[in-house]
Amino acid sequence: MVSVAVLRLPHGSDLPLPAAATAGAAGLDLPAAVPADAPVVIAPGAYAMVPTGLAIALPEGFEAQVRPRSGLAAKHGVTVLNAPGTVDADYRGELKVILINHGREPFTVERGQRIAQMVVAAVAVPVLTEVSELPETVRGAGGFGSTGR
Ligand SMILES: O=c1ccn([C@H]2C[C@H](O)[C@@H](COP(=O)(O)OP(=O)(O)OP(=O)(O)O)O2)c(=O)[nH]1
Ligand SMILES: [Mg+2]
Repeated sequence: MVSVAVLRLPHGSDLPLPAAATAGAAGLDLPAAVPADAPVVIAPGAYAMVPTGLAIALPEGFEAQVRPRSGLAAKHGVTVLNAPGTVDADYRGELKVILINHGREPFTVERGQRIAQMVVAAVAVPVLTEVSELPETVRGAGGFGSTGR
């Protein structure tokens, strides 16, 4: 368990807090805080930055990842453009979701619609040590399909 402070911003004050859809869900679904009378329409191939009406304070040593919902991807071709989005522990601004429509139809984002999910994860803080050579491995510099299909 990790405690995360959450602030509902004025334009999202009536929206539910991010919630897990089931007891074992890894992600908390994020709502769209677009105006009720002005849904956002994302044309095929276009993307939009969707507000959530939420700000959070993560404890040091944690990040939040903004991940797509598979249902939106499977049914509409809509996903998170920068997936997984990274929310830094020191970020106090509004959480936003960059949605892209890879589908063939315009996609309408309505107020309160669950558009993405937020997964909180521990992050390791790397301490870089510069060296003149790296330890050898069997793989070496092979990558990008080097092991075959
Ligand atoms: O999907 C996202 C990704 C980022 N952010 C917020 C939180 C994050 O802490 C901040 C910066 O994100 P990132 O580091 O990915 O973007 P950047 O282009 O490197 O911006 P910056 O120079 O502000 O770090 O933007 C979101 O609200 N949603
Ligand atoms: Mg950054």
